[in-house]
Amino acid sequence: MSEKIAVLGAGSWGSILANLLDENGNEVSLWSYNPKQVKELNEKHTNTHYMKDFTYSETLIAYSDLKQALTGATTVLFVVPTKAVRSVAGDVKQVLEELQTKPQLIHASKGIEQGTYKRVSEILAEEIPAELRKSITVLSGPSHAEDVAKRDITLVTAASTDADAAKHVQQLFMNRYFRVYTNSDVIGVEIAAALKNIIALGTGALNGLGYGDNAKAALMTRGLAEISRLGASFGANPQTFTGLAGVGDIIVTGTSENSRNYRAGDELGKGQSLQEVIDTMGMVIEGVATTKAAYELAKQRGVEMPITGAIYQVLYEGKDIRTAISDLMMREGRSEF
Ligand SMILES: NC(=O)C1=CN([C@@H]2O[C@H](COP(=O)(O)OP(=O)(O)OC[C@H]3O[C@@H](n4cnc5c(N)ncnc54)[C@H](OP(=O)(O)O)[C@@H]3O)[C@@H](O)[C@H]2O)C=CC1
Ligand SMILES: O=C(CO)COP(=O)(O)O
Repeated sequence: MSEKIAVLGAGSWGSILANLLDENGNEVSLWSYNPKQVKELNEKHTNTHYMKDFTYSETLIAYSDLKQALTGATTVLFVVPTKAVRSVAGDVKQVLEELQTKPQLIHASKGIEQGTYKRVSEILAEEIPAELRKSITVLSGPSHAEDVAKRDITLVTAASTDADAAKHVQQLFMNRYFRVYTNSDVIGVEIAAALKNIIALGTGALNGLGYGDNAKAALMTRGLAEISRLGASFGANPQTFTGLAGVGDIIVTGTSENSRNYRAGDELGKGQSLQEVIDTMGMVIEGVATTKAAYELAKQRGVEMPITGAIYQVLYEGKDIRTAISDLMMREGRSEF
């Protein structure tokens, strides 16, 4: 199967997914709003700021013009940070109206929108009306761009309410090192994907403070418990949280130096301020915004999320991390399930 695919967002994940789709025999256009980055990708086949020591396929073409990137595309993959999804989708809508095409949409972003608490597929559905697109599928799971760049084994899930669309996305991405499952639980996959970044900030902070494996395993397990509670309040399938988008992504993000969220937490634990961490990362740390959205959402829905609450207090209210940990530990004893 070969298609014309437009990938929107040329950061670490968008550029590596674009390269994988090119490697799978598709005609891929990679869009970035940064003309300097587009020039580097087309002339040197590198993307140094986001993916050091990686050479991209020479057949992968980058564009800074959205219309050029979208022309002829039967699939559009969004991989911009969550805070940029609505504006990019709005621009895509205008171009699709001009082009009179109706592509399927995929997204691989992990976050919840500030203020609206919308999942990324909801934002896409709002901004790009049904008459301008086909299905929407979410691609998610434990997948650091750095490992995929090395063609290391990676398993992810493609979630859509349209079973044929999920199968189609599975076929587009699958290869000898990238295995894709299908899933019908879009809500669960998106909630798990977004909220694991909060937990990775937490395990990173534990690391920075010198805590050991027990503490990190505890945080990941109880973190997943509260993520599942929020998911259940939206009707998510509980099994999703035991799968690739749930346990899988908590493990990969909550234990790895490749994770920007884990690294950010680590620096916070070592005493840097949040602003210093954001300024030095140079890439998106989705968990920072998602902590605020999830904290407010949990309050709105009456879902108990003590870890998210503690991380919110550290990030947004200046609470000392050690005090936040101690307060969590000294909560009244309770039954695990
Ligand atoms: N990296 C990974 O391994 C994985 C990432 N993800 C998810 O993918 C999404 C993208 O992450 P990732 O590629 O890592 O992020 P990066 O920070 O590496 O790259 C994001 C890209 O989007 C660009 N961008 C930022 N704002 C806008 C905007 N308003 N309009 C258009 N482009 C914009 C950035 O440009 P600039 O920097 O110049 O602002 C940059 O090129 C996130 O939601 C992340 O959680 C999911 C799985 C794995
Ligand atoms: O989602 C990811 C891996 O699955 C990447 O996580 P970070 O955004 O923390 O790097």
